[in-house]
Amino acid sequence: MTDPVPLHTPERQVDDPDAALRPKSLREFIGQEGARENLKVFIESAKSRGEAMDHTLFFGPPGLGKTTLAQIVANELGVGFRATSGPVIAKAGDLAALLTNLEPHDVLFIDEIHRLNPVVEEVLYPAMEDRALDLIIGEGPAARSVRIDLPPFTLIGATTRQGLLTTPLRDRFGIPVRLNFYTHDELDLVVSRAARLLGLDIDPQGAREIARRSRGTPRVAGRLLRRVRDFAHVAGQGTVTKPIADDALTRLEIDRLGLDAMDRKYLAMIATTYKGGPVGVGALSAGLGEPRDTVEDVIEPYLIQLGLLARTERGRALNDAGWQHLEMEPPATGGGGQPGFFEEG
Ligand SMILES: Nc1ncnc2c1ncn2[C@@H]1O[C@H](COP(=O)(O)OP(=O)(O)OP(=O)(O)O)[C@@H](O)[C@H]1O
Ligand SMILES: [Mg+2]
Repeated sequence: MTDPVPLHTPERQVDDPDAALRPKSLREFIGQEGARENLKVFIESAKSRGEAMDHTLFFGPPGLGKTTLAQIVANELGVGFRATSGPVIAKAGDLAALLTNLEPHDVLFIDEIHRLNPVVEEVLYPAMEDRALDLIIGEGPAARSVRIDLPPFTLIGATTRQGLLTTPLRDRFGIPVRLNFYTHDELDLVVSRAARLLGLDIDPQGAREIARRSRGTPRVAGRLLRRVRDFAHVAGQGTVTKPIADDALTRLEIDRLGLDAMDRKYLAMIATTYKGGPVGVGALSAGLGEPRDTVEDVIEPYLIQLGLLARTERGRALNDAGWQHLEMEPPATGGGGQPGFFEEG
């Protein structure tokens, strides 16, 4: 079986095979300690008051568990879960239909909420703030506005970048939750748990190797584990060990930091074409033939997290660690017409 998307991208797939691996309770959910502790308090408090939980926004790079957490919150609250996504809600009427069909205290999950149509977003404001819909009925001189009361509900929004939300929308979320990349220890647990659910035998060093090369992302960990399993299977190995994992991941062109071919192409482009930068994201996106959103949401955050890349006012620039990872020397005069740039840090 082949994946319909490139193996290593943390972006979701239409038919997500990871769905079976989704933790269903906060207890099962690994990592994100701070977020988990806080959510636990808000959930318990809402339950004991018999009220809907405050509107919540999950933001962070793809594959870190935003959708999973939204489902968990609904589960833990013991309420219904309705899911939709920003681009799918085309008209104000579509949102009105969703909202008026909610049972009291339900969770309405809007994925990619930064991609809501502005007209739809306007309808969302009073819905979030006053639990009311202001709808215009009829056209021309006969048009009139009617107000419809809504049941108490919890809106959970998810976005890869909080900065893409309009301020009025962002301000209406009482509980903003940032998800961060996972540590190797946490991913170790993610890999072991997934292996157990898949009925796969893996030793601790094998799990560690996959964890180290999973880009800080549980979705990637699950995907890599499946591919390593394929290699182990074909090689007639019952247990996934470190050498087997290493061999499989190397064949998949995933390096020791967990970077894939596209990550390295991105770094190499800044190094060679732009002498280390700074360079604008538009130029990099065009050069790689990848949409700008993919560059900003998928490729860059992890390179920044690793300290290979800096996002400056004037564009992206390689850090010393970036040059080292490429096994290249920074140009003596500094990059991109900015003398002395690399002499600083
Ligand atoms: N804390 C976790 N523990 C174990 N597995 C996890 C955890 N978080 C995520 N996963 C796994 O990773 C997969 C991806 O998670 P999820 O779909 O929730 O990410 P997401 O943040 O919504 O991504 P996107 O931005 O692409 O929508 C899940 O199917 C689940 O198997
Ligand atoms: Mg999601």
